[in-house]
Amino acid sequence: MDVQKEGLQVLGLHAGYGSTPALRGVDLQLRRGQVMAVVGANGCGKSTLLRCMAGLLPLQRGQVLLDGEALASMPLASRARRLALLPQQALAPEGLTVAQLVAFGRRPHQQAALGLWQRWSAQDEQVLAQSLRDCDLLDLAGRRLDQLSGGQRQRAWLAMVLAQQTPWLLLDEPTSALDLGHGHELLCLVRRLAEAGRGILMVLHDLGAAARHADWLLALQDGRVVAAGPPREVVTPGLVRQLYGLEARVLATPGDGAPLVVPLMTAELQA
Ligand SMILES: Nc1ncnc2c1ncn2[C@@H]1O[C@H](COP(=O)(O)OP(=O)(O)OP(=O)(O)O)[C@@H](O)[C@H]1O
Repeated sequence: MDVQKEGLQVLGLHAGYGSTPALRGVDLQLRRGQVMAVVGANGCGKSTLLRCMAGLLPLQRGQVLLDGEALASMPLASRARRLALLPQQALAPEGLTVAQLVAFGRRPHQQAALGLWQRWSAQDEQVLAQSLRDCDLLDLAGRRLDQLSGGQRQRAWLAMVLAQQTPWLLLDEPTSALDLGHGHELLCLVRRLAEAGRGILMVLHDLGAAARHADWLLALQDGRVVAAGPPREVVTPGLVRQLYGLEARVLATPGDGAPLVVPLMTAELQA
């Protein structure tokens, strides 16, 4: 494989909604084993980027390539075996249980090459159980989604994405509804998945968590990439000011030295 073409690539991407431009020339390259975090203010284009990369929103210009092959030209089932998206908000049919939702993640694997559906296999059962376990859902497997808390529901959708067993994962704010413990567990799971060879791109609002758990940070502003690189090089008070209009200190996290963003309080600003 040509190293220039390896991985999931976005080249000169422009996209938007009608006459509203949302992305204006975005480039990135995600490699196997890498965790990339996309950060930026509300409305800067993060979800739009993920939607384009998952093939859910047409590109106005540019390309999304998987190992050099245009994603748009891949058959849907083949794409679904290679790339999975956890959307920011997802709706499930009423009455669906957690286990039923997670089982949907096996659908792309059950479709055989000739378009015939294979039976639910022992491997499907094993992946289902592992995905439920990874998301701490074994006790909730039989519960209806519409009777869960927001965080439990978010973990169920994540388990469905994991059950897809794709080499590439796009996670849109996967920790937004999770408590501190489950959020941390999830980010550690993401790291383990990357170590096993997956490539993961996730949107995070918590710049400190992004800096600690990602190898590469991509900062968007008004649909453009304004910074990209290892978190220790990219996260500065200047970037925080540029992205969020906020004055902050950037400290080193005790132990691993990852950048820790501490916004200044009003009294500190006035001092
Ligand atoms: N369905 C839509 N129709 C029209 N405009 C949209 C639509 N979805 C998003 N937009 C606009 O596109 C721009 C980018 O939105 P996007 O959802 O990608 O932002 P985001 O960075 O993910 O924001 P957030 O942090 O709030 O989730 C915003 O200006 C938004 O208002």
